[in-house]
Amino acid sequence: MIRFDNVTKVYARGARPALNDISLEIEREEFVFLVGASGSGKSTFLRLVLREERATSGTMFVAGHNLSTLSNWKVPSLRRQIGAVFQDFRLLPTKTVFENVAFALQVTGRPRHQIRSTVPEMLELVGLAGKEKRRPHELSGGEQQRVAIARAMVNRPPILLADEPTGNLDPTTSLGIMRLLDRINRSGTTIVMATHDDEIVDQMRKRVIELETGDLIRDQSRGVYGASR
Ligand SMILES: Nc1ncnc2c1ncn2[C@@H]1O[C@H](COP(=O)(O)OP(=O)(O)OP(=O)(O)O)[C@@H](O)[C@H]1O
Repeated sequence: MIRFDNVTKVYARGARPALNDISLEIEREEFVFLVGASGSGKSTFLRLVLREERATSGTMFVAGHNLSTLSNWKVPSLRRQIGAVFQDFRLLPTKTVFENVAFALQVTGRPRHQIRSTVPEMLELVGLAGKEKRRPHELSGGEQQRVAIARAMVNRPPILLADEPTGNLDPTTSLGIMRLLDRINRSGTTIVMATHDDEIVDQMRKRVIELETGDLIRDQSRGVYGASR
C-alpha cells in the first residue's frame, strides 16, 4: 500500500536530510506507529506520502501511484485515496459538524442525496449521532477529533494518516480515539500514525517504526514505544 525505496528528503541545500535513505513497505490493512523525537522526520514522512513534499531522491509508491513520476494533475486522485487527521483537528469553525463532514463529499462532487445519507452514517460510526448541528467550539477536544476522523473517512479512503491525533487530548479521551482508529483499521483501512504517546503505543502493540534524525533505526512488529537498545 505504501512503499519507500531509498527515499531521502533534504529541505534546503546543504542541510541534514529530514529523511535519510528510507526503505520500507507497509501492507494493506496494517496499523503502523511512527515514533521518534521531535524533528526526527515523522511529519516529513507523512507529507511525502500525501505528496505535500517531494522526495529529493528514491522512489515511493502509495496506493498504486508511483509518486516520483506522478504528474501534478493526478495529485488530487492520490489524495482521494488518503484520509488525514492532525493534532489540531483543522475543522472549519463556522460550519456545523454535519457541514464539516459533508464538505469532504461536496469537493469530490457527490450528489446531494448521497451526502444526506452518508454523513449521518459516518457520524454514527464515530459516535457523534445527535451532534450534527453543533459547531466545533461547542464540542470537546475528543469530539472534535471524531469529527475530523469522520471527515477523513467519509470518502472511504484505503489509507488513513494521523499526525499526533491524541496530542491535545487527555489519556481517557485518547483511549476512545484509539479504539475508534483500531475499529477503522479492522474494517480494512491501512493506518499510519505519528505519535509521542508512549502509553498508547505500549498498549496497542502494533508495528512500530522509529526514526532518529531522519534515519530508520527500528522496525518492530507488535512493538513498544521505546525499545531497550
Ligand atoms: N519546511 C521545512 N523546511 C526546512 N526544514 C524543515 C521543514 N520541515 C521540517 N524541516 C526539518 O526537517 C526535520 C524533520 O522535521 P519533521 O517535522 O519531519 O519532524 P517530526 O519528527 O515530525 O517532529 P515533531 O515530532 O516535532 O512534529 C527537522 O530537522 C526540521 O527542522
